[in-house]
Amino acid sequence: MTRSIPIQPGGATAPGYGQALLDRLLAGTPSNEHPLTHTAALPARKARHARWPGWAAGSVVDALREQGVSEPWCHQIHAADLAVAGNNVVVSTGTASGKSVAYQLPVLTALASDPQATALYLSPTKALGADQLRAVTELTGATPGLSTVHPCAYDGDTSTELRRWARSHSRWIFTNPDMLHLAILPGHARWARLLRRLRYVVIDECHSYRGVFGSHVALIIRRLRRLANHYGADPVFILASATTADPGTAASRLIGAPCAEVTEDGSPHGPRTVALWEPPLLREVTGEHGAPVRRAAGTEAARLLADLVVEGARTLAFVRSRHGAELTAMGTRRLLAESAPDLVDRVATYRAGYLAEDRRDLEAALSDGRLLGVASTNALELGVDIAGLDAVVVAGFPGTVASFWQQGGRAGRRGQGSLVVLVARDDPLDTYLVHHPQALLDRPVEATVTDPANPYVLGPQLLCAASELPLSHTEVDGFDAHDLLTDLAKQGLIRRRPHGWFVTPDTHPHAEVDIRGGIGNQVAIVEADTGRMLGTVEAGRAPATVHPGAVHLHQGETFVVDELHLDDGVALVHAEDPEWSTSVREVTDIRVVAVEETRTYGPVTVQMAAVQVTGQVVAYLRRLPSGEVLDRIELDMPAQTLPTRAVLYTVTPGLLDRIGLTPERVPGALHAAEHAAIGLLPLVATCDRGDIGGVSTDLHADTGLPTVFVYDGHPGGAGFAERGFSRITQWLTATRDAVQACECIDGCPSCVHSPKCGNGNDPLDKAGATALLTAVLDALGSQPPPPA
Ligand SMILES: Nc1ncnc2c1ncn2[C@@H]1O[C@H](COP(=O)(O)OP(=O)(O)OP(=O)(O)O)[C@@H](O)[C@H]1O
Repeated sequence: MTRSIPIQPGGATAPGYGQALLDRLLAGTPSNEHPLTHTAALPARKARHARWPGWAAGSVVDALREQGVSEPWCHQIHAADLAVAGNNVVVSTGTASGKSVAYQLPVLTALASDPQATALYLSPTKALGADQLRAVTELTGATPGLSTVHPCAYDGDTSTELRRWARSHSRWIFTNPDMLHLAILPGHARWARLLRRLRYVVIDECHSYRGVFGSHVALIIRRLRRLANHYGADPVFILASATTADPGTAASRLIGAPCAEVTEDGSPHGPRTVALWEPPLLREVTGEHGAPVRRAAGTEAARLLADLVVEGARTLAFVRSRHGAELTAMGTRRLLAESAPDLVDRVATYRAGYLAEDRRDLEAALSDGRLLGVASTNALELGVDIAGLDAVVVAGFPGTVASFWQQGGRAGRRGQGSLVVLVARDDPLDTYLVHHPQALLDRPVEATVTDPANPYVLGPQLLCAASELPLSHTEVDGFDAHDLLTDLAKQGLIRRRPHGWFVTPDTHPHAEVDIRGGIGNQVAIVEADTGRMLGTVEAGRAPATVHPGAVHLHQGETFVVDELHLDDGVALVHAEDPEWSTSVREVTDIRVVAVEETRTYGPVTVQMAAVQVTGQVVAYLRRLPSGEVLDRIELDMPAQTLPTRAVLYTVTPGLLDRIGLTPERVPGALHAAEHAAIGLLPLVATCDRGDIGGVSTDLHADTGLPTVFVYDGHPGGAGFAERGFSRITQWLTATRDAVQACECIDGCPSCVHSPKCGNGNDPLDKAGATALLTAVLDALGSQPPPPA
């Protein structure tokens, strides 16, 4: 069924072109399929301008004008004003809303007015940093008075010579958290010039610092702040973020200091039609236990892309993997070969790799119409300057509402309207979203989650901090880390002295902390033929992700694992692109170590707890893109233990009895409710379902009751379970609604099946899960909400 969201009063109402494109897609849909679940007509937004502020250096204003920024938008000046007044600020506005100007103006003004002043720019990817550096170099080149800024990259590709030069001369360094951690902070004495006069630190795309990586970055930034303070500086932080819930709170947690937020977007965009699209369940293919499966999002996207190209609409389709993007482009070309052969060559795949030249070629080809359709991996999402497309097809929800808009927001800078289509994958979160458009179109509920207090992150980071500069007792109190350091002292890594904590002479912690790889021991993923190291994975997660036979994706390229040597910490792979993907089957046991917080709502109790999870990978499945399971291959992997944190709820047998769940149905109901809850946690926390796990049981030894657990899949936790705990009602309501919205009868991958269930998705009781979740929500709702 289709429901239209009313056009907001007062907005310009010309969905015209977007709606016409959508009509075209519907016309091409077989008459027995009804994939459109919702359409929304988002009105055009007029630009809201502000004056150039009096404090801004005239030469910088002139240079920005020269680059096309004739009149700034209000959010740019609001954020810049706050920063100039000495406030840390995060600007969290839409895609292509000109967030760069919000920091370029104050930073360049400071560098123009104080010839000694310096600044740092941090981005999550080298490519984005390179793009921003290019823009700033153009600005400083064109601005009299800024010739001594010498903006310069300092990353893994920078030569030794240039590094030395940058340390001595550059006043604006473009780097990333990895380099800050490994090079700049440990060698701070050599960076004294930069640190002493550090006026601003810019953190771009700060919403991408989440989970364990985000927790590491949060502590690296605290290390930067203490060293800057040590040299006498107190820099102001300017952060740029995609739109997320609570950007100010997330930014404050990231930098460890109060941070104002600017969220009102003054940039214009044309009217947009947003369509939510759910491919049909297929008759000819079935998954596990004969469950129905939907047509794959990538296959559906190929058809939509072909139709849009035929209409002459410049369209970008985002697909989750490189292989998927290639399949989608191939499918599109195949369809065009039948209907419009002259258009076949106007469709391309965008390959990951983040090369600036590739991106610029693609941008140019799309904007001058040489290309009409491009299928891309999500790799294109961050920081690419393509706006003004006619249509964007998002094949599979990209994980966060922020990412969805980062992709969808590329459509329609021009006046005539545009179309964004979200094609649901076979997954509970996608099901939920295509049936609950407000979760996408209103302010997102997901917040960027980090947990800088995780002892597995904090411990190594404090060792790094102490080796840079001994930690004072006051600092240790501030981190609430006395016990943690005492433990590290017992291991001989650090010593307590009257004036603070000093690392022991043999402690060289930096290289051992892999800020992107996770926590603890790492397994290196190595291409056997070439010896090329592709990346690392936490040892604890290796059996589930790089077991022999696993299909491993690396920056959109596909590899197959040949051997896993846990003792040597290495997984050997070879490049191969099989048509299937793999997912493991894992059996899991969970023990409550300590209950941290309890809330009781009559027959339902919700807790946050430290837990010990023991998991063993027992097999893996090979699955075709259609969802069809080819086979199950047994594996013999050692059990792994994971100390982490979990949110759990218990229900009394009396409640289950009252809602008619007989004892034999209870395990299936709990199990189905657990799977769906794992699928929906990303709606309230910025996690991937692979970051979390769950266990359910009709009688748990530690609680003595039927219990559902959802835990963080990283040692010490990453803050996701905690977010579930604090948003339990919102989360479980979405979970129940997703299960209810799915039209299958007994459960399928769109609702209660989990791709990595150790018990092969058995037993599962979909109706029982709905009844259970409704009863739990009734209990939660019948009690006054606990204090925040
Ligand atoms: N006030 C303005 N008036 C007109 N054009 C502007 C203005 N401010 C910025 N722009 C242009 O808008 C485009 C997008 O700017 P920018 O890349 O800074 O956006 P962004 O918000 O950082 O985008 P993303 O969402 O990709 O991070 C650039 O081409 C920039 O020159």
